[in-house]
Parts: sequence; C-alpha cells; structure tokens
Amino acid sequence: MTTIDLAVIPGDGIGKEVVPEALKVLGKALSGTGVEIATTHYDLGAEYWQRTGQALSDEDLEAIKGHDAILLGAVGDPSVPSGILERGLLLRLRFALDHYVNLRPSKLYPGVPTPLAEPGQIDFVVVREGTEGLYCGNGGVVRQGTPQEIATEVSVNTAFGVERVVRYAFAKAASRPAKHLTLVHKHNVLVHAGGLWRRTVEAVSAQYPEVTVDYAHVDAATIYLVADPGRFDVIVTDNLFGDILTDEAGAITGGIGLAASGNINPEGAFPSMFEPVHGSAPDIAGQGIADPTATISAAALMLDHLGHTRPARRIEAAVEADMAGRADGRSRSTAEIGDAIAQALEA
Ligand SMILES: NC(=O)C1=CN([C@@H]2O[C@H](COP(=O)(O)OP(=O)(O)OC[C@H]3O[C@@H](n4cnc5c(N)ncnc54)[C@H](O)[C@@H]3O)[C@@H](O)[C@H]2O)C=CC1
Ligand SMILES: CC(C)CC(=O)C(=O)O
Ligand SMILES: [Mg+2]
Repeated sequence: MTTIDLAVIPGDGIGKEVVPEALKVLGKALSGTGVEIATTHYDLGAEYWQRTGQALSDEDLEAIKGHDAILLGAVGDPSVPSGILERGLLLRLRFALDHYVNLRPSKLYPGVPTPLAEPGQIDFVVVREGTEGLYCGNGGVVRQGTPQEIATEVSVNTAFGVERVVRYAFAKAASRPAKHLTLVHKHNVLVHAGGLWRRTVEAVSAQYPEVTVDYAHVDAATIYLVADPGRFDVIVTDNLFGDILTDEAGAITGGIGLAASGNINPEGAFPSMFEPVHGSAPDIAGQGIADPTATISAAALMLDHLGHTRPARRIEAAVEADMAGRADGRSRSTAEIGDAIAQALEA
C-alpha cells in the first residue's frame, strides 16, 4: 500500500465547505488502487488568527514541509484585516515552499454554460509565476494618513526566477498537441520587468524550436480571452497578471467554481499545494451552495503531480460527466455535487 501523506488546510469561508467534498472524491478515486490518503488537518485561517495572533507559526510551517502534498480550500475573512491571511498564510506557504509554478488549466467542457457568444474550443494552461513580481511584499508607506502619503509596491523579477518558470512553460507547451506559447506582459510600459521576461522567452525559445511563440500585452489578452480564447495554448506570465487572467479564464469556462490550480515546486524539494482558483467567497459562505468542482479538480491535479495518473484521469472523467449533466440548470448543493462526482467514480 502506498500512502499519500496529505496536509489539509480548509481555511476560511467556503474553503471549509469544498475541501470535504474533494476528500470524499479522493477517497473514492483511490479505493482499490493500492494508494491511500493519510490526512493531517491544520485549522489555519481566521479563527486561528483570532485565537493566536498568528497566521502561520514557524512550527506549523515546518510540519507542513514534511508532507507529500497540501490541499488548501481558501483563506481570507471579513473579520480579519485584508492581507493578514492572504500574505501571512497563503503567500507565506507559496514562498516558503518555493511554489514558483502556479499552474492553472482552463478547459470548456461540453454542456457547460459560458457567457461567450462564440466560445469555440477552449483548452489552455496558464503558467503563472508564483514567488516573485508584485506579490513579494516589496514596498511600504511613508507619511501614512497625511495628504503627502506615498505607497509603493515594487515588482521584483529576477533572471533566475523568470527563467525557471519560462523553462517550465516551454516544456509544458512542447508536451501539448498545439505546442504554442504566449507571453503575456505589459512590456510597452513596464519596460524593465517586461524586457527581462521578453528576453528570457526569446532565449529559451531557441531550445524549443517545435514551440511557436507569440506575445500579448495583458490588456489585450483580456480581450482575446473573451473574443478569441482558442488562440491560447500555454500562457506564461507574472504573478499579478496570472492571478487576474485566471479569474477571467474561470469565468469563460463555466465559472470560478470550476477552476483548479496547483502551486508547484517542480523539483520536489518541497510539497506542492493544490487549491481552487477562487477565494473564500464570504458572500455565499455558510449556505452550502459553493461549487466544490474546482477543489475536486485540484485534487486530480495533485494526484497527477504525485504520479497517480490513473485515478487523476478518473476524477477528471467524473467531473466531465457531471458537467455534461449541468445543461438542465438545476441548482445543487455543495454536498450534492460532491456526491454526484463521487458516485460517477463508481460507474
Ligand atoms: N487562494 C485563496 O485563498 C484566495 C483567497 N481570496 C480571498 O477570499 C476572500 C474573498 O475574495 P473575493 O475577491 O470575493 O473572491 P472569491 O473568489 O472568493 O469570490 C468571487 C466571486 O466568486 C464566487 N465564487 C467563488 N468561489 C465559488 C464557488 N466555489 N462556487 C460558486 N461561486 C463561487 C463568490 O461567491 C464571489 O461572488 C478575500 O478575503 C480574498 O482575499 C481570494 C482569492 C484567492
Ligand atoms: C489571495 C491572493 C494572495 C491570491 C489569489 O487571488 C490567487 O492566487 O488567485
Ligand atoms: Mg486570484
């Protein structure tokens, strides 16, 4: 028997509602495969912060490093000042565990409603840099609260950091049928960071002659995602642009409740972390109506990452089957969707 030693961080809001559904589906998908999951729950999030004043203790971080993988729901709560949990828990994990690849696949499944007039075929992957850019907390405020206040937030892009994620994106593109990579940035204005990204893509492209490459400024990319999403295969971009584009990607492929992501440390020096693209959704938390599909698909990404491709494919197929049945527009509870996907695995 192989055991996956999984750290589970349900977090806040709907994170606590969707994670049990993913665990339910994981259990079903692995039943009879010779692989089992051993879970350790970490009750991190708003309540923990209220109780302890800490978002993530050094001890918990060290303990989390010892697991094979992490399944996270979402963090953030209106009772906690904005940024405390997002930076102190989620980003701390991503940075400390060197999750430099934030992998966010987008696929429009048959039967899934999309707001697009002419959706065509949507099947692309966003490779978002996960440890640098505007999210590394480089900045500050002077003369706070005065009319002379100045707030800075500096985007950090290193040659090392950009090159490793660009290499990952090229390898990903080379492994896909379309073999196409789009760099999304804003190098017409952000000339320093954009220049580094552009030169890096040019340099690495020489080693991947089979991959075609193009470029879109991020503002135009938001148009193309709506007007011509079929043009994308692999998008490589920085931390902020990737965050924004992948919420939009979720919206065009059936909704943010379907969009999964993996925070990957490709070398395996640290456990990778799998989570939905969405947040804790305080507006619907506690009602049992959040769609758990994104978290269930994130669990499939995790199995894939750990080399358990067969159960991963089975979860994907069960999700796809469930989506095909959504055309009737009937609303279901979080648990009903989880049950339906788990049941589809029995077929
Ligand atoms: N990875 C994470 O833990 C993330 C945390 N956050 C945090 O979450 C909190 C809420 O942020 P928002 O900007 O409102 O983003 P959000 O992603 O939580 O919600 C945006 C909208 O999508 C809907 N939604 C989200 N997930 C859904 C699901 N599974 N099923 C159905 N509808 C769903 C929500 O009801 C809301 O209308 C904030 O504290 C934010 O910082 C936001 C994004 C990612
Ligand atoms: C809450 C942020 C730190 C992250 C986010 O929105 C994301 O990773 O999609
Ligand atoms: Mg986001």
